[in-house]
Amino acid sequence: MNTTTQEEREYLEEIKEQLTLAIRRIDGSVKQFSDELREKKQYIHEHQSSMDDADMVSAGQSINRMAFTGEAAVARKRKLLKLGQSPYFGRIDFVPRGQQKMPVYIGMYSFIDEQRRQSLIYDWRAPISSMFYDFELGPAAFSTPAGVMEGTIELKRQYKIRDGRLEFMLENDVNIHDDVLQRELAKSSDDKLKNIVATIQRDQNAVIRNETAPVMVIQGVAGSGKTSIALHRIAFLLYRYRESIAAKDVLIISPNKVFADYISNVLPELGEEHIPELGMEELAADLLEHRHPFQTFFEQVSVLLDNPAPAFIERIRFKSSFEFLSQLNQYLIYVENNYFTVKELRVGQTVVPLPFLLAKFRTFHRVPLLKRFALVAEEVRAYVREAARRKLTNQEKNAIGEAIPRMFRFHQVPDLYRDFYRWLGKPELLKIDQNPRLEYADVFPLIYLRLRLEGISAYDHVKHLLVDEMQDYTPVQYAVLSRLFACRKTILGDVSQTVNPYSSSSAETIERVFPQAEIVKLYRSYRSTVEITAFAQRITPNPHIIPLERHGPEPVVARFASQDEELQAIQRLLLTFRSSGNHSLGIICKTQRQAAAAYQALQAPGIQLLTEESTTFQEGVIITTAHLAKGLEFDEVIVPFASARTYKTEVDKSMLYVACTRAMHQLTLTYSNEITEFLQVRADNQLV
Ligand SMILES: Nc1ncnc2c1ncn2[C@@H]1O[C@H](COP(=O)(O)OP(=O)(O)OP(=O)(O)O)[C@@H](O)[C@H]1O
Repeated sequence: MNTTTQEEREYLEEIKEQLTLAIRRIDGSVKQFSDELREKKQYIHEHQSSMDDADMVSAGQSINRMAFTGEAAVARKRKLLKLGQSPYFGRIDFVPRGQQKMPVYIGMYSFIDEQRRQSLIYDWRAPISSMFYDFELGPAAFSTPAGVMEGTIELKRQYKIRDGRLEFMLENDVNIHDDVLQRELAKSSDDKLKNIVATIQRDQNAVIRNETAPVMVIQGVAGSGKTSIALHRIAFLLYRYRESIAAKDVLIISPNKVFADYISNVLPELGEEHIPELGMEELAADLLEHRHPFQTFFEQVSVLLDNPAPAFIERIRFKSSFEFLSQLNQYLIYVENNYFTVKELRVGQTVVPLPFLLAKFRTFHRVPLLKRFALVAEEVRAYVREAARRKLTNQEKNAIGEAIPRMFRFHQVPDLYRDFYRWLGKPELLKIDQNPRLEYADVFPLIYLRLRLEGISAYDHVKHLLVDEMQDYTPVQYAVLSRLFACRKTILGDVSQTVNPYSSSSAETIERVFPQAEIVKLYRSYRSTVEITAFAQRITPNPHIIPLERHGPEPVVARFASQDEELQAIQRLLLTFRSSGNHSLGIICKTQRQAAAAYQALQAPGIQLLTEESTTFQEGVIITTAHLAKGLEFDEVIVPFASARTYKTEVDKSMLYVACTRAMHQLTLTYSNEITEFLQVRADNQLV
């Protein structure tokens, strides 16, 4: 079946025809739904006065049902329209052992010939489709709910169909994945991250389809597809567990709004609804009930970049350590054992025995400490009732309710947090600035205490948690996430791309908080050309990195007599960019101040300055900081001010690495005076 290109073209036309018919059928039924809905509403309107409550409820339910079915039909139509543009991208001819050959066409969504009850296109997430990613010609197998199905793949093809036209088709005798992958990666960037279903690699597929890991930690080098894989994994889990997990049950914790916008297209492209997303700081503000203003992570990093006081670094370093988390845990034990001091409690003639009070306090050890008093008070009331053989007056009940909490030394979590540092013998480690605001390093320890002492159940509904940029979160943050989200988790990042080396976490650190985690390491880098990857390696070497064999111009490092001249040269580069056919250019600075200055100096229409407040990522020229550019990518990147004065500390080095690894095809660095020591080997190529 469908052997030659001509036959494939004819088959494509046939499928498109079938899709058109299916769309027409949906149009018919959508119209029918909306007619029925209108009639139903009209009926209710006219008969309202004679309907009782039960009739109204049932009419409302039937309207909701109809609207829901109508919406589902519209969503299905959207998918079919998309399939019409590109129905499938792959095919395998699979011969199950002892059975007939079945050609399996694989596309973004499934498409079934309803009359013949036959799958014309398989969803890329279907069990059988996994073989497309996992096997070449020869023996192959896939898992079904009934067990493993073994057989042989006799043919494997890949197609590029755009706007309903077959652009090319590749046969299995070449390494099709590599060829199509190369074409995909050579393209210029879109303004948003895109789906990679047609070229998912085998190791990536294993992560996407992993169903067993309670916590999956993905440590991958820059550009290894971590974010892409994580989003495809969510799409896979939503498909695989569609009976029990819906898009609204997943939560993505993202580093900032620009990043959230950048990744926002992938799941809708894959046919899934929008996934709720929350920034780490929004989560923090929520968990602190917006009662404690705090420094943001962005501000913390800005202070670190600008000349931080050693004591500030020391506070961050300590609060990012494992030791700190265990000290917090020890303090909680100390509080449990020492801060509830039982006192004589007399109600009428009855004296409540002290051991009784203490025993009750201990009985509820599973209940967060500050929530225990009401329960103990209830027990005491029962005791007194029993002992006095009478009911208690309201006044007595209230007196008991007030007496129990008074036996505990503190009532507010912030007071306990302050006390923790006294207990530790290091009160100087807690600094509240003049505003007064908490330092960022104190935000999650305070939340952790609140979780342990008061309990928080606001996020119990989440069924899968996705955490990106894992390297930027500390053990205490993970301890909070672990207690707040009992669900499965996918956690991803790259320890080389930390923006704060004093508080960074590696996969191994995270494993200490989640001992049940499965760790996957990805070393193949897809984003940048070999030349750019090799260049970035000089800043932060990683001997394991495997750049995909794709070549482009050597990165350029250019020296200028002054910053003014640097900026003039960048002006010229902007002109070259505009006529290059590339879509995106990132000018990535170390600090927000430098970014703002460059923006001021380069004043040209269409340049966008990203700040901490920005919410969208657009195509074109963007000026930003390495911190904000983390996770994003650009066709071209310019790193201005790459001088010894700008990039000198460990934090600076991380920033420089992040900035350079954002480039897909072209990278230029400019500096005046002396070049940063992190680049010293390769100065002085000529620019423009
Ligand atoms: N299998 C693949 N097929 C096609 N493109 C891919 C594949 N894997 C990754 N890419 C591309 O590589 C680029 C980097 O992917 P992504 O941003 O997901 O990587 P990352 O590991 O999260 O990067 P970083 O940590 O550096 O921000 C994207 O353009 C993505 O489309």
